[in-house]
Amino acid sequence: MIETERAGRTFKVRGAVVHAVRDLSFRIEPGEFVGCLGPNGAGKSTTIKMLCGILTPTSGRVRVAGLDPSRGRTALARRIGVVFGQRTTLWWDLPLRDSFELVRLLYKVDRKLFQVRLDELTEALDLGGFTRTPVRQLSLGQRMRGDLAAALLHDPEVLVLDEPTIGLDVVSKAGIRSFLLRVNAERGTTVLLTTHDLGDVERLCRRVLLIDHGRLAFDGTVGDLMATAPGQATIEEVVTRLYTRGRAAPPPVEPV
Ligand SMILES: Nc1ncnc2c1ncn2[C@@H]1O[C@H](COP(=O)(O)OP(=O)(O)OP(=O)(O)O)[C@@H](O)[C@H]1O
Repeated sequence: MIETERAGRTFKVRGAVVHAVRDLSFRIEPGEFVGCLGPNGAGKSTTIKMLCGILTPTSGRVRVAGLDPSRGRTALARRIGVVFGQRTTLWWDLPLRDSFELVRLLYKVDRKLFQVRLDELTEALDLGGFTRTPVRQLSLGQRMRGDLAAALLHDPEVLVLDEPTIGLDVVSKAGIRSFLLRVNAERGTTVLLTTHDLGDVERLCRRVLLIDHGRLAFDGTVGDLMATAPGQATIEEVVTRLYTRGRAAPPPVEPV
């Protein structure tokens, strides 16, 4: 469902080439729930942006639902839902329900199907109390639930989430997590999320990809991840160990 083959992305910054992502190869099968971890600046968001077609790889190949995301961005948009936790895709000054209607028009979703889906999402995400509220007046937790609904209204096969629980309180996080598990279990939606919250990994992800210095540093189950450290280490200890081990790697910047 998601495939990268030696994918790389560079940026030119003040006379130097930054290798944000390099030689990244992995496959995610339909219905998987995968977490992507990595220290700040590791290349997670760049990877997500290549998967959504926002960025074109400068080397290698990326496929999502059989499509090249940067060439088939419109076709892919119908099959993928995307949420950036730090940036809303909703219309700031419009009530949430108007944003949803715009999503319906953009994605050309049949009105009846849209209403069924909207009712399901309103119930599952408990949106009922604030669909008439302008997005700018929503709390972060409400806004995130709105963003998730907007990303799923066209019933995509793949859901890509960049830090979906960032800034949320424990109760809001628990609500979002149980919703995501339900979407994955009931609709078979393939989910890939990036996070710095190891609670997301423990509670949601069967598989973990760890990116460090733009490269894939680990790919396996949460059990495999825990087995990389001896004894009774916590997941925080295991991940800290892997992140600090990566510090010895060369910096991803070289002169042009
Ligand atoms: N548009 C850009 N122009 C120049 N450099 C960029 C750009 N986007 C990302 N980078 C650089 O690429 C590297 C990877 O950044 P990226 O945002 O993918 O990391 P990340 O793993 O998502 O980090 P974080 O966890 O802090 O969000 C960093 O060195 C970053 O400065």
